[in-house]
Amino acid sequence: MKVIIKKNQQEAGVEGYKVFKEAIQNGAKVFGLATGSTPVTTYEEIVKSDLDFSDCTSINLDEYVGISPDNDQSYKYFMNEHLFSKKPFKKSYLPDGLAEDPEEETKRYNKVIDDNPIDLQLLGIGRNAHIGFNEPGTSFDLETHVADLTDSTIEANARFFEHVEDVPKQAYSMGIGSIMKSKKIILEAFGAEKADAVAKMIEGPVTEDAPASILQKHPDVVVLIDEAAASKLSKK
Ligand SMILES: O=P(O)(O)OC[C@H]1O[C@](O)(CO)[C@@H](O)[C@@H]1O
Repeated sequence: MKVIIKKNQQEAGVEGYKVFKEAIQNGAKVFGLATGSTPVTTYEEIVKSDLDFSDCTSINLDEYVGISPDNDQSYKYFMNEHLFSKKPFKKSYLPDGLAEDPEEETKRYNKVIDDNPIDLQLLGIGRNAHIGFNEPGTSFDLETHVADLTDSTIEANARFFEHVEDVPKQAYSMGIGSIMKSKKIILEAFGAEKADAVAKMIEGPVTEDAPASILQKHPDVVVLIDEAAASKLSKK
């Protein structure tokens, strides 16, 4: 793992953008993308730049179950707002939160990932070290699945909703088996509330109790964090 520590999320956004730029220069065509507050500054820098994704494909990590794409809480809506409306891709895939048959939907999404091997995957991390919505205890081998969100994730995501009861209890998530097949991975984490998860990911044992710890086994990972998120690392 290559660990880059920046002063704050703003500065890290520039670094995140550079990783995308270099990937494009190296011929990357398929980008795995993430939502949440973490990737926002990277997307801002990409939007300001002259990077062109019109010949590229994007595949998002996750989507809430039961939420329509035009709902402003959907991850589809988030992606349109922060990136796709300003930097369109040739084709952008997200799980369909309203799919009638969840099993068929997970199969469809697995095929999307198999047909479009991911060159660069962007990840955030949950306070409990989840990646995508792969919560602690999820098998490292799993592909796309419907995940039951933990209370800690529901509580963390409640800041985006009016009431905590409004946070969906389930989400489609790309599995760790699929994430690990990405050629290169960049994981971003900002703020003191991510410091425990970051320490477990980088310095802890590789265990399904801390899903992000599996990244220690991936050959090409950049971890981009700010000083607050790095504060519990023993080596800096
Ligand atoms: O960036 P945030 O808002 O802290 O969220 C962290 C993580 O949570 C998820 O959105 C799922 O809860 C991940 O996809 C994301 O990387």
